[in-house]
Amino acid sequence: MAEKRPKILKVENLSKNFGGVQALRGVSLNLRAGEILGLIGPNGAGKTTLINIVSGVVREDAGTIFFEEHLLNELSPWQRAALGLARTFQHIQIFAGLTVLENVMCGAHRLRKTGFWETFLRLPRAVAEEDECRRQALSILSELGLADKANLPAENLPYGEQKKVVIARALASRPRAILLDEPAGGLNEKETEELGEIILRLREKGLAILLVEHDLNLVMRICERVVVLNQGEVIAEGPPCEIQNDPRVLEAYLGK
Ligand SMILES: Nc1ncnc2c1ncn2[C@@H]1O[C@H](COP(=O)(O)OP(=O)(O)OP(=O)(O)O)[C@@H](O)[C@H]1O
Repeated sequence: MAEKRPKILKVENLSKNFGGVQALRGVSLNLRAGEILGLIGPNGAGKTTLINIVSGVVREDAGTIFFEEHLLNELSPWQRAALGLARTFQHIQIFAGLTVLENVMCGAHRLRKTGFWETFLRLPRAVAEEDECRRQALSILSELGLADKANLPAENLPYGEQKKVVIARALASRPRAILLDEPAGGLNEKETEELGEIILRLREKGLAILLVEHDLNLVMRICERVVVLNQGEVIAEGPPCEIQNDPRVLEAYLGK
């Protein structure tokens, strides 16, 4: 059934060299609409490099990236975001000094149609747009169980909740696909379980999710398909039950 869904993100033959370190060697993968695709691999396998290239933060040496019908290679990170491709970073990037709600509202920036003067002068269209943006942000926060924290300074929240704020901010741009870079890093077991439920709910709403994650239990539990990278190469791809028993994967993780 998953195979019938259209490919929303197509990465073909991606390569990247950092001063002699071959971080990616001809990597290809597809993310289908509404699926959770796990991207795993030992430290240094090239996972973050792939996310960085797809989101436009790092430039590839070779290869192509399509998001729906758009070739992304020449587009800036914000142009890619404007097409509906969101990401989160491995290390939390909370805007200190802003509330939780304001942090999330920042993510909706690309959707705003009113300009500086309309906003500055608080003209009716700008006020209506800001109200709508606040309503949407609150609705995302309540889905993530953070509605009661909306008006607190974001930097005062515990680490696990700050990670949710970062996801909420990415969702505020109303993406069709999201790249999550180690969302469970630093979370305890209960928080990780909750995160898994959140990701599953996002998938139910039709979002395509590329999940880069070291927590293999989480990956095996929620992903429909898993791609395994090792030393910049795809060494296995398939459903979690196959990946778990693949000798190349066991060797990459455990050594011979
Ligand atoms: N900006 C950079 N400059 C030089 N080398 C880099 C740079 N970014 C990544 N690398 C190297 O590229 C390789 C792949 O790194 P990358 O961070 O993509 O791996 P990863 O699979 O995300 O690892 P981890 O799971 O530890 O986060 C590593 O050898 C890393 O040291």
